[in-house]
Amino acid sequence: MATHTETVGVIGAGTMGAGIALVCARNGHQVKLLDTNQAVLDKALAYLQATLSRDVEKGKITEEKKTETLALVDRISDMELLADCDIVIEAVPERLDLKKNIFSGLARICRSDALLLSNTSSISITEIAGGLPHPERILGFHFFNPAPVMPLVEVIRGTKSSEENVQRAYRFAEELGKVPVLVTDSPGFIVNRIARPYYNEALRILGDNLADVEKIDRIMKKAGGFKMGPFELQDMIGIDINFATTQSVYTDFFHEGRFKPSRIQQRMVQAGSLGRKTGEGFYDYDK
Ligand SMILES: NC(=O)c1ccc[n+]([C@@H]2O[C@H](COP(=O)([O-])OP(=O)(O)OC[C@H]3O[C@@H](n4cnc5c(N)ncnc54)[C@H](O)[C@@H]3O)[C@@H](O)[C@H]2O)c1
Repeated sequence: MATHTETVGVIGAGTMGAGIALVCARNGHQVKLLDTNQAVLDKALAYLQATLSRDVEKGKITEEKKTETLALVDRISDMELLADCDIVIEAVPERLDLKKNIFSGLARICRSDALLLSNTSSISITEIAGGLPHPERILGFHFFNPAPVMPLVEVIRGTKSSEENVQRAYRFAEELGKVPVLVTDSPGFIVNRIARPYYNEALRILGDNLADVEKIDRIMKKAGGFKMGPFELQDMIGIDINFATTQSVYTDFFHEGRFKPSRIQQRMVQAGSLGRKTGEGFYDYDK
């Protein structure tokens, strides 16, 4: 539990935002969870309720604690309401134009000492902050999926992020019970740079008809010791997010062939088969 409470804005209540909101509320922070899509906000609330109810059933928390934690999360749809936030964590889709737009709004709305963090998987923090007032307060803060479970947070220092704010973000991650690592801004940071070949080679093997999805996943789990196969992971992450991340890393590495995105993923995104969140991806799920 945090020693002092912050008011934390979370922008985007999808796969990552809902989990990040839960992590913050569990640690006693006041959360304003913003999404432009009301259905997503409703789904996020159902997720928070279900997860906390499971905590009660398992005896991890009391019913009162569950009620208290839920009461810490306000769902909002107006960005202006983030004006009193100490910290804002952006978790909207992996698109530079969208993120630049959000951060330019935040730069206008928020106090100049508010910490403005992006959960981007790969986009340059320096570019997100470029041209905005007080770029020293803009940093990457990259959770892993599922955010309440995975311990790692990459704290990414943009060219103009200040040392003071890097330390503040690092401490905040620790207070959330996470294991932060400091990373200098570079394409895909550390984890997603390493992860690209895992997905890309699996997709190439599939495209070359050397093995099917189930077989590749089974080999990597049973013999390779991975917790999830590359296709199960893509379905969990969201194929749109995974594809956008590969595209961003490929572009930022000036089109080095080793990072080239896959046509298979591109077609799935075009067809709206995005993995678990749409009920179908490499596998089928109950909607
Ligand atoms: N999915 C993962 O495994 C994963 C892991 C780590 C980091 N990330 C990163 O986190 C970010 C979010 O990914 P996600 O998987 O949660 O995406 P998602 O598609 O599940 O959710 C994004 C949400 O943002 C909302 N949104 C879009 N524009 C908005 C706006 N202007 N204002 C408010 N809300 C808006 C959408 O309605 C949607 O609910 C991306 O940058 C992604 O790269 C994702």
